[in-house]
Amino acid sequence: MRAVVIGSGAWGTTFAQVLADAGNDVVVWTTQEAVAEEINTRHTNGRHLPDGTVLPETLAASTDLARLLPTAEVVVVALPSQVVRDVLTPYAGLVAPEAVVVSLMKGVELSTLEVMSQVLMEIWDLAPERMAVVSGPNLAGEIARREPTTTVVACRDDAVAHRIAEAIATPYFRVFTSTDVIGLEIGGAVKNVIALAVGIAEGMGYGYNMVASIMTRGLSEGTRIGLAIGAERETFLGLAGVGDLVATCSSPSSRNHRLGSYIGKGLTLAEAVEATGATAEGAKSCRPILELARRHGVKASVIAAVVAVVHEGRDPAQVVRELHARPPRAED
Ligand SMILES: NC(=O)c1ccc[n+]([C@@H]2O[C@H](COP(=O)([O-])OP(=O)(O)OC[C@H]3O[C@@H](n4cnc5c(N)ncnc54)[C@H](O)[C@@H]3O)[C@@H](O)[C@H]2O)c1
Ligand SMILES: O=P(O)(O)OC[C@H](O)CO
Repeated sequence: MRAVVIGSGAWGTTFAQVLADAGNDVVVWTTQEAVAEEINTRHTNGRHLPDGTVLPETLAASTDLARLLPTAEVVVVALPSQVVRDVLTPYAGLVAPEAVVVSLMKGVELSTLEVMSQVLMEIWDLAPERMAVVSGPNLAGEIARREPTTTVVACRDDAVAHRIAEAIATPYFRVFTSTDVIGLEIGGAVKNVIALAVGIAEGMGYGYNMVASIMTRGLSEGTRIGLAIGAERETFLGLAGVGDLVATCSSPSSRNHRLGSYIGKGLTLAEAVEATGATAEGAKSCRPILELARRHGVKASVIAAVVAVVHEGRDPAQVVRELHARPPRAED
């Protein structure tokens, strides 16, 4: 298939490699001439991929999205969630009518509380049958090194999910399918917030009991938010739920996990963002996710604690004391 990948960061470039390795004709769109030249001539992306990553020679890069879009059969989007609407609205009308759009993003829009499939369907006037999402335990660095990985592709139309799954399958990338688009997206967005919480706890010096408690309660919160907006429970027990939560909360290479640990060690949010140096969606998405929970009457104490520490300047030790001082209740 002819594919364009919008975004030349860690995941966009790595996913482009997967597409190229799977035999597709792929171009990565970047706004940076130097990055396009590096990918086209040296077959590397030194700013975002691990040392030694050599991209397929068939993988091209370009700064001209308006030229690429009309002929692309698959349009993959891998930008920071908060910029998607502004960056991509001007391209409405250029996506081919039969093209499938695939979101790789794990964030919730601050201004609308929408997940990225909703934003893309809105700005590009797409039917749900043309909108797919990919999510799972997918740390880009490991996939760039072509280490065995599993993922899930979801689309309302099961046949389209299968078509995309076949197009991205490689010997190191095993793909499952789903029709639970919103479940995949909420699973991915909430796990970023939970990884922040785990990082904060680790940065404060807490151990495995605390980490396991945050992950488990966080999974419960994400599941209940998802169920409230139409997701399926099974999704949260699968690769895009527990799978991604475990990968992100365990790996020191997760940007959300790292950002959290800097904050737990006492850095301000601005300092932690600077030290992380790449997109950590949870930092911005925690507030719209908490708002989503509140609107649907879902209790989300871990997510609220992250918002309090990250955005309201609360002392994390005091926030933990308050969480633990609450009366016992039934586990949900
Ligand atoms: N990195 C991973 O391991 C991974 C895995 C799965 C999902 N994701 C998700 O994929 C999405 C993208 O993450 P990433 O890892 O590629 O991020 P990144 O920080 O590595 O790269 C972001 C890219 O977006 C570009 N960009 C930023 N603002 C832009 C703008 N206004 N216009 C055009 N380009 C702009 C940057 O130049 C950069 O190339 C996020 O939602 C993330 O949660 C990441
Ligand atoms: O590095 P992070 O924290 O953005 O996590 C990357 C992926 O979402 C893991 O699946």
